[in-house]
Amino acid sequence: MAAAVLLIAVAAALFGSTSMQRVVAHAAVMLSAVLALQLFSGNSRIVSFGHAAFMALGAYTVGILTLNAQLQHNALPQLPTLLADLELSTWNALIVAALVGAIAGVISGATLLRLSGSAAAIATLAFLIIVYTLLAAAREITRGSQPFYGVPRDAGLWATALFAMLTLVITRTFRETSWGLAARAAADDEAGAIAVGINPRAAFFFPWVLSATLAAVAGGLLAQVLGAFTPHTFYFDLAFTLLVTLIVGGMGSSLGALAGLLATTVLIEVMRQVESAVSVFGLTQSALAIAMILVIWRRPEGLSGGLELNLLRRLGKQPAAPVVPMEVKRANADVLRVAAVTKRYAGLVAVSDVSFEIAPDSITGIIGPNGAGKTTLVSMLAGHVPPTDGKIHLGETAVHKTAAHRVVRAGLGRTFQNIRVFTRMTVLENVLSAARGVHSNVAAAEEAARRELARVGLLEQADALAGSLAYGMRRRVEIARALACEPTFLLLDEPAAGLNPAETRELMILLAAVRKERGIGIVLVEHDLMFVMQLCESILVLDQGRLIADGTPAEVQSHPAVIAAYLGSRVAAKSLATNQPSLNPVAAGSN
Ligand SMILES: Nc1ncnc2c1ncn2[C@@H]1O[C@H](COP(=O)(O)OP(=O)(O)OP(=O)(O)O)[C@@H](O)[C@H]1O
Repeated sequence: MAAAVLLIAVAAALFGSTSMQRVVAHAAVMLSAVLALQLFSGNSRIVSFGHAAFMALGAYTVGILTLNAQLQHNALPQLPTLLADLELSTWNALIVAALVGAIAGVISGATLLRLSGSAAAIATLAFLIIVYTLLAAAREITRGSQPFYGVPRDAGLWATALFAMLTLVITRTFRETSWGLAARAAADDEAGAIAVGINPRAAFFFPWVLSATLAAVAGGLLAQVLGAFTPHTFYFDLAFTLLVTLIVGGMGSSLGALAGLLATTVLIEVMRQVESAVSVFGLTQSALAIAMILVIWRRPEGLSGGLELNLLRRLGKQPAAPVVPMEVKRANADVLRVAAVTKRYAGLVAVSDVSFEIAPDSITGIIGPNGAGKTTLVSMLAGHVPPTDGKIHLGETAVHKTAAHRVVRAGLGRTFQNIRVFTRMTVLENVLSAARGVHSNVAAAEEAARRELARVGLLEQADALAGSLAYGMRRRVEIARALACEPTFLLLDEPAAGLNPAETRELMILLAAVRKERGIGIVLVEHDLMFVMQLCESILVLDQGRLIADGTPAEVQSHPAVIAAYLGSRVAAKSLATNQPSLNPVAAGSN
């Protein structure tokens, strides 16, 4: 695609008229602006109306800084002395525009990105309105609603085409950097992202600032292509056109920006002809709106269908070297200590005064009837739910006081009762999003991710979208992702739920092997008592939030309080009574 942009620019330079060259330069600027928008919205899945505002800031910055001194005295007689008579070169003015965009991105991002989803999208609209109002009000600097004219048209075809190519390379590369992976993971599943150590708000901040910077430069170039503009040039119509272009082309890929630009340019031109022929105005924006609705309805991934450019080495597309599962021996002395932990929800006590210790390199089961507080307890161990009272320590780390996304770095990896893989990312990217938090070296992170996939038997599926996998495989992706965090303890919430007996058996062997190879402690919540009794060395039993038993499978099975708690479920009580700890694959040394 970069070559296509270059080819069009060369053809226009060699054979095109001046007006044709301006059309191509304008298209190149629009492509840069849509790509800048794609960098943020495509990765964060937050629709932004604010990028037109960054373009406006860039346009006025370049306009003011490059204006001829004489013209400036006439058009802007009240310009503050700080800005008067500056007359910078185009390149220097564009650098200042980039800085202005970055600063505006930092300031707006610090507030806007405290919100998420549609609330954040609405906040970007408010940002656009604020910037428009300020530009229209600052008459001394911008000429208010009057046209800002006389901007030298120095940045022509080459500058705009080069910037479009640069933006394309940045946008395409970004999605595979650790920032890109973090933003896409947080957009896909916030809790899943936190579980691999990603702070969702921070994950969106960098793409916002980077895309604001690029959009401001695109605005500066547009100022030079147009020569004259008003705040209205960068208002709703532009924000709407940028969004429609991206949505029609496909938000998830850089190719979508080009496909969208081609489609909307053709549509706009056709509708303009129709408008002037029938003398009915407003048809263009209506046609764009209808095109957007049709795409959202019939083809949510846009015209590009989510396909990405093969501009650079694609993750997972390289010939996969055979990965030998690495035997990693860990000697970790961190003990997981839970002291008098309670969780209350508005009058309901989900977990009540629970205390226990779990040794590293052990497999512990947490069982109990429905609503006993098992998931709440695991969520507190993982730092996702703060306890109302009590303390949780992993070694020296006070888990109860640590932000959830930092708990994983302390050594507590987790999976969820309702699987939380990143469905729009590939299987490899899912695991890589965790591995990049551990390995700063890209190659080492990818090797670690592939090793974990080999460990759970999913290397063949590395390039498949996680959302396309069967249920049992998704569970294994989640386990590989948690393992890639290199935890001291792996917390698994109902890992066998929804699996068939063969898959359950495989999972049991996998967990036993992981513990044996790496010395990772495993804590699992499970309703399948056969699974728990066979796999675990010690078992905690919860009932109505209280810890009613703590011991070996044999001890727990014969504990009167446990039998009483399970009497409500005849099947569970029978299962509890008949399971044989001797079937334990750990004890048998199976792997
Ligand atoms: N976020 C929440 N807000 C309010 N109540 C909650 C919340 N999470 C859990 N609870 C309540 O806390 C109690 C314990 O729930 P929890 O999910 O921890 O039990 P569980 O043992 O994991 O149940 P199950 O085996 O059915 O998954 C339940 O009564 C539940 O309704």
